[in-house]
Amino acid sequence: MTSDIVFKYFPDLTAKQRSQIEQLPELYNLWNSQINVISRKDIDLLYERHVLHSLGIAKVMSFLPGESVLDVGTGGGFPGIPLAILFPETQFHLVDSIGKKIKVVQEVAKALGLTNVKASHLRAEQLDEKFDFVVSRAVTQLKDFYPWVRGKFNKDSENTLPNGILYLKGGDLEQEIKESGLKVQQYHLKDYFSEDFFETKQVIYVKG
Ligand SMILES: C[S@@+](CC[C@H](N)C(=O)[O-])C[C@H]1O[C@@H](n2cnc3c(N)ncnc32)[C@H](O)[C@@H]1O
Repeated sequence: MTSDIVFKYFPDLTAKQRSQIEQLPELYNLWNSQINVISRKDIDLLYERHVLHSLGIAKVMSFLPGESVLDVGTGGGFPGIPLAILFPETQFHLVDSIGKKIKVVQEVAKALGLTNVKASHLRAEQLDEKFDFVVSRAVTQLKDFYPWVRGKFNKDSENTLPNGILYLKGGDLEQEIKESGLKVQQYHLKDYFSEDFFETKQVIYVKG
């Protein structure tokens, strides 16, 4: 398993960022052996299926210094941890309803020296905070997800897209998008990454 797949698509990383990316397999192997946050079959594909997939959001949106991002249902820290490495001047709040997963996130963030990551054991619905963007992957359908984060967006936005949700999804999304009743923008990750895994993967943007 090599980090080259990440560096190929993100060639401008600093030495510190490259080193943080390179530390991920060891950290996740260690923590996954104690608390299962990544399926066993996926851990060998950590860079493609978790790190690069998470960074798909960065192909759509470059978070600005000082912006705040909420990762809902972060599990072991995806997409929040790879994004926090990529955008060290953006503040990331990673939340999950399962406490032991948050423990993994806190330990990984600490080991990497990520000072822009806060991780909390709570349900997204309980949060009383506002953010510029919300990111997520593999948590629930858009129609259920949107009400959890409605009203949690800062009004002022300075980025290329207005403040909103950037959700990593895969497969045929037509029905899910229709049922949500939301107006979405779809970004296909196969336009950025050539590996088969990304063939049907998308970033779904919804204005907050
Ligand atoms: C399938 S896992 C995905 C984890 C991670 N996002 C990833 O892609 O690897 C879904 C996670 O969402 C969390 N979750 C589900 N509903 C939630 C809620 N309302 N608020 C916070 N976390 C939630 C679960 O505890 C679980 O860890």
